[in-house]
Amino acid sequence: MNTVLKIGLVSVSDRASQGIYEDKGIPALNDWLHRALSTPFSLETRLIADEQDLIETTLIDLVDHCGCHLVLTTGGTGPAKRDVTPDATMAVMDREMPGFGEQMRQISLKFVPTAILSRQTAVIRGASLILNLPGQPKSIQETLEGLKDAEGNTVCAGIFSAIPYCIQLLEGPYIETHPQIVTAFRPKSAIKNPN
Ligand SMILES: Nc1ncnc2c1ncn2[C@@H]1O[C@H](COP(=O)(O)OP(=O)(O)OP(=O)(O)O)[C@@H](O)[C@H]1O
Ligand SMILES: Nc1nc2c(c(=O)[nH]1)N[C@H]1C(S)=C(S)[C@@H](COP(=O)(O)O)O[C@H]1N2
Repeated sequence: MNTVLKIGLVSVSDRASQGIYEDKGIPALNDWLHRALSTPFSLETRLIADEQDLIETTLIDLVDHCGCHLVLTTGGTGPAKRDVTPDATMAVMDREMPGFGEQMRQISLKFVPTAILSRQTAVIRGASLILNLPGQPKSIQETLEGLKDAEGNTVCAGIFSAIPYCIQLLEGPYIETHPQIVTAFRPKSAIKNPN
C-alpha cells in the first residue's frame, strides 16, 4: 500500500501563540495546499512561540515521530532577536538545501524590498524536507506559488515547483499538483505515467 503524504505545518509566532492575534499562518498554508495539491495528504499542525528549543523539539517530533515527509514553518525568519526559526531548523538538520532560501528571497524581492531580511532556509532531516517561510501570511502564497503576469504566465517560479521531485528523491510519496496553481517539475525519467 502506498504511504499517504504527511505534511507538518508550524506557525512560529509569539503573539499568535498567546492569542494576542489570531494565527493566520496555518489557515493560509492549509488553504494553499488544498488548492495546489491533487495528491491526498494529511496534516499535523502546531502553533508555537519563538523559542528555539521549542521549535527544535517540534520539528524533531514532526519528522521523527509523526513521520512528516514535508514540514513547512512560517514566521521568525527575520533579524530580530526572537526570530530564531532558521537557527532551530539548522540545529536539527542532516543537510542544508540552500537553493530554497535563495529562490524565496528572489521571489519576495518582487513584492517587498525587505525580502533580503529573511534568513529562511530549507534542510533535510532523515527522509524529510523542512522549509522556512516568512511570517507575513501573504508571503505563503507568494513564495510557494511564485509570481504570474496578468495572462497567468510565470514571471518567477515558486519554490513548490521543486518540492515534489525533492520528496521523490528522498523516497517519499509521489506528489502531483494542479498546474493552474503550480507545476511540479521533474526530469522526464522521473515522471510516472507521462502522457
Ligand atoms: N501567525 C501569524 N498570524 C498572523 N499574522 C502574522 C503571523 N505571524 C506573523 N504575522 C504578521 O507578520 C508580521 C511579521 O512576522 P514576524 O514573524 O516577524 O512576527 P513578529 O513581528 O516577530 O511577531 P510575532 O512573533 O509575535 O508574530 C507580524 O508583525 C504580523 O503582522
Ligand atoms: N513574500 C514576502 N516575503 C517577505 C515578506 C513579505 O511580506 N512577503 N516580508 C519580509 C520581511 S519584512 C522580513 S523581516 C522577513 C522575515 O519575516 P519573518 O520574521 O516574518 O519570517 O521576510 C521578508 N520576506
